[in-house]
Amino acid sequence: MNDIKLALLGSQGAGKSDSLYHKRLSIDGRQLNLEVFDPCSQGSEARCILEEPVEWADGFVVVYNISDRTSFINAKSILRQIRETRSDNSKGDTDVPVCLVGNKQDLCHARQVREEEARSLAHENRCNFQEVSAAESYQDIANLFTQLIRQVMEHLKYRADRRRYSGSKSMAKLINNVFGKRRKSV
Ligand SMILES: Nc1nc2c(ncn2[C@@H]2O[C@H](COP(=O)(O)OP(=O)(O)OP(=O)(O)O)[C@@H](O)[C@H]2O)c(=O)[nH]1
Repeated sequence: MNDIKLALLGSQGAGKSDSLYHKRLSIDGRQLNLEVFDPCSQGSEARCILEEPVEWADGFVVVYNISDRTSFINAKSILRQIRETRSDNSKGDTDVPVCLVGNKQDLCHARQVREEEARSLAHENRCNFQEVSAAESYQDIANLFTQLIRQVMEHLKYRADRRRYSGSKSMAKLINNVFGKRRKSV
């Protein structure tokens, strides 16, 4: 059973229910234990993760509201924070899966953020981008999460492989140090 941790960042705090959701699901035949952290609410379990959601999570959904420019500026700064924290603390692990989501697409008559502008922000930050309407389409959101979870699984596998490879390299170094390198006889 794989554990997948996602953080949902950028919402503005109207939620009151528990902010750490657990769900078991199966994607591509693999059983997953999914945790989604939504820091907008005040659950006590969430508060301890709230300190460092950027380090805790394996993947991120960064949400803004297309009819609220301030929420977009906030999303921009969250993306920067994810990038900076990840590159400082995880040895260049900058490609953690992130999806930038412009919600409330149904309010396009009151749009304050152009789709192109958001797409280019996502491109700069090497993340996925999608506009959705949580009010109108549950399916789009479900697809978005499924796609992100697939990316997270690949990313975790890549990291595990890399760790195994550098582990075996250090073992080779250790053996060399203990027994010395074999030299060609002259
Ligand atoms: N029109 C519209 N309203 C939405 C949509 N998604 C959420 N809302 C409404 O926005 C309000 C806040 O929803 P929440 O899910 O609590 O969102 P939040 O993450 O706290 O974000 P904020 O809107 O910034 O408070 C609620 O009244 C929702 O019904 C959407 O796609 N379209």
